[in-house]
Amino acid sequence: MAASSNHPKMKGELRISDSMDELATHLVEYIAQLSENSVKEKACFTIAVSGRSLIDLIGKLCEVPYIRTVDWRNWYFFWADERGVAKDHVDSNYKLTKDGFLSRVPVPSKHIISINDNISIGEAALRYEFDIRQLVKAHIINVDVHADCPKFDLILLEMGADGHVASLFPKNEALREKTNWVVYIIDSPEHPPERITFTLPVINSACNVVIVATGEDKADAVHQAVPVSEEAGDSFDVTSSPAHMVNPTDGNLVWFLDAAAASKLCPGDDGPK
Ligand SMILES: O=C1O[C@H](COP(=O)(O)O)[C@@H](O)[C@H](O)[C@H]1O
Repeated sequence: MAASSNHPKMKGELRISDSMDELATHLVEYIAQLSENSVKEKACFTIAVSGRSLIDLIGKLCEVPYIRTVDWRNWYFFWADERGVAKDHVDSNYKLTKDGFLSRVPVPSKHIISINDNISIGEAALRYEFDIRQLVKAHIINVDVHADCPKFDLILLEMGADGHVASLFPKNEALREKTNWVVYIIDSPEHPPERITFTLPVINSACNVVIVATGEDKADAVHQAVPVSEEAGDSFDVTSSPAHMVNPTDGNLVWFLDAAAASKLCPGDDGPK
């Protein structure tokens, strides 16, 4: 695996894998290590995930050694975004995660903070933020007092081919949100139109943010989001690349890419020499 973290224009660290299997191996090792550190330090691990192929990638955590070595009882589980569908709908990030991951690991059900699908999307966003605020009050989730934001131990995102992360889509109004932790949108360019999403202040307050991108169809968006090239420049409209706006204030950002997704990054920026 190649890694790059020292380019002056680079935010965060790049970890580039030759195959999906290698990427999954490195990703789950990274998550397991963060979990161990957090539990040692503060007796719990707060993790928020987004959906789609990420859930397959973290499936290795359900296997040995991790199934036996990770302190699952102290995990608190959240979603960085959810689609406006019922929890048993095929498009639901909750269903995807439950079926592919949470049903296979012993995270206590009361530590799984999911988004209510029995109320309107607006009410569900408010309720989800309220639930997160209760856990901040209970000192389960740390807080960044200056930003008035929760500090999740890990927010695990997958970038779409248009550069979206969570349900923050290019040029969408939600990218401007400064106060709320959770917002809803009704105009997602991808199906379904109604979504609930963490806002950028929450993502950028996390202790650790991981962005995963795989496949050739993500190469242009990676090139735009990861500013290692001169052409990316400082003048382009950042709202055209939500992933580019991910820049933890006081935390770590790591990109996990496969070779295809990394193929349009500048030659010479793909690893330490
Ligand atoms: O809509 C969503 O997409 C992203 C990933 O995009 P994809 O095009 O690679 O499937 C996902 O992480 C997010 O949770 C989801 O709601």
